[in-house]
Amino acid sequence: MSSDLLTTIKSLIPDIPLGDVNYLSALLLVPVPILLAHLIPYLRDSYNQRRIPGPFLARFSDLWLGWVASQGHRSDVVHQLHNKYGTFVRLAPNHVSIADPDALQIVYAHGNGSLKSDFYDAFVSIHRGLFNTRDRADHARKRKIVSAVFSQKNVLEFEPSIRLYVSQFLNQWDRLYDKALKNQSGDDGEGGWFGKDSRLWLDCLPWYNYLAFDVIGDLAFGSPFGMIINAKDSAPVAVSQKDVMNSYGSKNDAVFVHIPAVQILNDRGEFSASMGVLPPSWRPWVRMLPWYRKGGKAVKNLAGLAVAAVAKRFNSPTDRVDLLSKLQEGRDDEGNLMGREELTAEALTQLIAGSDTTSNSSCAITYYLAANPRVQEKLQKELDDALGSEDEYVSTYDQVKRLPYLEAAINEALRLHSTSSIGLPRIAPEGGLTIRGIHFPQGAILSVPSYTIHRDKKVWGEDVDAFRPERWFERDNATLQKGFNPFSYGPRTCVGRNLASMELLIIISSILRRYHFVLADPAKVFDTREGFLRKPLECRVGIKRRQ
Ligand code: HEM
Repeated sequence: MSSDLLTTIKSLIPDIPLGDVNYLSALLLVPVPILLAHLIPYLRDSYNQRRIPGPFLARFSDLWLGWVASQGHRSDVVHQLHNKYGTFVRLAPNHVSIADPDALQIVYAHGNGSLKSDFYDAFVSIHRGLFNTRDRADHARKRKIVSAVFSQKNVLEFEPSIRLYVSQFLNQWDRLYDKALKNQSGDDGEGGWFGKDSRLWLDCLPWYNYLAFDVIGDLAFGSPFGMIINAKDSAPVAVSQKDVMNSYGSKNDAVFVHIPAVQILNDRGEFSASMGVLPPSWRPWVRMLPWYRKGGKAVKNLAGLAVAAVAKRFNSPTDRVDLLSKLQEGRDDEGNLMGREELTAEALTQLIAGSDTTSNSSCAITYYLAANPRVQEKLQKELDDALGSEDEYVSTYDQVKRLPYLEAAINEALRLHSTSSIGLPRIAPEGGLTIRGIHFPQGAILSVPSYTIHRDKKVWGEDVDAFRPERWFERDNATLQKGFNPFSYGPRTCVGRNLASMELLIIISSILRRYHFVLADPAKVFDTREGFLRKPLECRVGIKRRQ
């Protein structure tokens, strides 16, 4: 700052003597560098964003987006801003949100060279896994190994595990239902309630969480957490790596605590997603705030799950077919296997990326089917016609992989709910990116919000807010696919998509064949809270057995 400017600023501050030092003047000077630090980048406009409209504060500071993210409804807020300002909205001094399906092909495409932004650093707990690896070469190496693990051929080998836990899930619901039917009324003592319309009334969200965690616990960690059987959000974790080594070296030393893994993942998504939008230099300070400190500790505990599972697998090899064994066998181009640290990070990544994504999506699909009886009945008819009166009510993938209405109903719910709804931030590569005639130079942060893209009337029609699977048969499929982004796009697209699709088909078809759903309170909005994912808060339904 020039000395002239400093003198002018000083002259504006009242000179109130406080002993030898003029404390007040010094204090009043503090905001000046902060103001300048925000004003200068705005005036300089290195990323060509000054002309992009958006909230006033977002032009100067990341705090606006940090605040919005911490409130849990980022996608709704950004959507309203797009309705107000149009295709381009400035979300932060260097971050533009672009609500245009064509921009997906530009911002996220293969070969354009854009990388994940430092937003993803806030998601690193022990080591970087596939999801939060930002370096291109590191990512390409990991991706090669992991995508082979998720090939359709491999994923088919995981089907028996999925069917096993869907069967456990339905056995538990049958047990609760029978118990409630016998007692005819009153609290079933396990969170459900039997009554009106001879239905069992329960919140299906925790059950979908138990199911998704048990499936992924089995596949990625070698054994389920036992959440379905225990009807509880509780996973056993060794308290430190030392204890893990001891515990698997000599069984008697095992020291385990039980942690609420679902709750921890929810908290982690929220604090990482709101921390990630702040500048990296602020994060160590923000981490000291009680909420973030608690979240950080919880994530370390969660990492203990992966450490323990991988340690166990190294100490007692097995011929079991699961994600962990496939990851263990995977080799990079040089023929190298993953080391223990890298394997642990990948197992943890599969747990984090493959659990609540599936459970929240299953819950949202159930909600939309319960809220739309016509669609539910049409889907149940398709399932009955295709599967007949088979006693085994857990579907096989083969039975349900080509049922058009089932697929359309799942896609329609994924569109409307948008489990991954925020614009995933990418850095414009060397040479920049040009979108609708606006050039964004190298270094500009760009994102395309799936929630808004999924409500684009040009793609989906005028009734975008209606749950209507029929639209998937009425409109041009290529246009729909271009605007449908539940699993993202390009080199960072969901690597577990084959597994996720198989899980959703088996879960939804099996449960819908067995039970009929109604909403407990049809007038109530489907409440959500968003961290990295858009998560339902609950889904209270009345279930009645169909067969
Ligand atoms: C309905 C369920 C799912 C949805 C909606 C979903 C969605 C997504 C999305 C949108 C991304 C891109 C994230 C980003 O770029 O920031 C992603 C990445 C990823 N997903 Fe999924 N996912 C689902 C299930 C799964 C499952 C079952 C697994 C594995 C068990 C998985 C593993 C991953 C991994 C490892 C990545 C990072 C890929 C990379 O960066 O190369 N996901 N997922």
